[in-house]
Amino acid sequence: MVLLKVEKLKKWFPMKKGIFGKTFYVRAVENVSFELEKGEAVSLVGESGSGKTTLGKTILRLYEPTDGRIFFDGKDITSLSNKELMWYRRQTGIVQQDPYGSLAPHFTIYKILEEPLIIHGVSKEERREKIFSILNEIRLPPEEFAFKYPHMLSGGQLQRVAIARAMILDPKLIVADEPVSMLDASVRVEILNLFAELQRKHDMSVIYITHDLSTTRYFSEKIFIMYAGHIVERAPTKEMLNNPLHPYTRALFNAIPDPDPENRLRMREVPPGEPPSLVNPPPGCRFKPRCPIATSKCDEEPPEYEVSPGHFVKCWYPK
Ligand SMILES: Nc1ncnc2c1ncn2[C@@H]1O[C@H](COP(=O)(O)OP(=O)(O)OP(=O)(O)O)[C@@H](O)[C@H]1O
Repeated sequence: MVLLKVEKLKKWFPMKKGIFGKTFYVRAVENVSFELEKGEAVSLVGESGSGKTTLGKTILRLYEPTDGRIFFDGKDITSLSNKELMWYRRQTGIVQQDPYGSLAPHFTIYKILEEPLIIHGVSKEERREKIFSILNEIRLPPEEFAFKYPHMLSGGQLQRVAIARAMILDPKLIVADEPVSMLDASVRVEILNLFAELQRKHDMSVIYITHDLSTTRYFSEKIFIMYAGHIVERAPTKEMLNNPLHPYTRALFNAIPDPDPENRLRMREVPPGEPPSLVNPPPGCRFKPRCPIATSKCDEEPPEYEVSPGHFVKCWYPK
């Protein structure tokens, strides 16, 4: 069952040069389309500035889409009244990169988890039950942790609280934006394992945003590759690892040849050159200036070709 359907989504940020200056636009997300099944987890991979966070926040309606449509559970949520937006907030959650910045420092862990429940009118008794149950699920015993303040917890423990807060209203979709990139390497695996376990147990859909290919195996049903505001390739993980087709993905995966596709996850080398400016991106394919196989045809935006079931490549020369 399709939970989320995104059609030609676009997010441009208007910017002004000087006080009376002309408005120009940062074209952060452009013509992005995909579907996400209920309970499905996908990894959205891309270099810094490729538009991953903007895409995630636009899907959650934390940003207003500039164009395109978003459907959630069959309902068009592209433009919503405040009441409907409240409903959507309950269906979705976000885990951000920085657990120190995203949790109110003067609230106890209990209060941090209670706040969304109060906003959504959950009774006092039910709130207590839910908070204790979720603290057990994230393996922070409530007797020990409920009444502590954020500064008393480690980064890993705080990020577990952030995951609990995102999950407290039983959402169907969570966007996890680089949830472990600010944590010590030693706790990253533990947090990703726990999060993946919760995702499966609660049958949540997850969009896992990362610049680190090696961590995609935790949320690995599909991989989407983002480059300069476009999703240039998306495919089931195995297919993507065995048969990357977009020149950008190939450059990412094949920097060092290895017969074992699993090992490709460990390699990450950005092709020479720089991503284009999103204020003035090249017309057509945004990878053209760095692409070894580009032709004049690439001045036109390529369509997405479905080269095998579920494997889409946004390139004029997908083979
Ligand atoms: N609120 C904003 N106003 C103006 N420009 C923005 C805003 N948010 C993001 N951008 C720009 O949009 C582009 C995409 O940024 P975004 O944060 O979505 O990328 P990202 O892939 O998540 O990068 P990172 O991994 O560094 O967070 C960048 O050029 C960024 O400067």
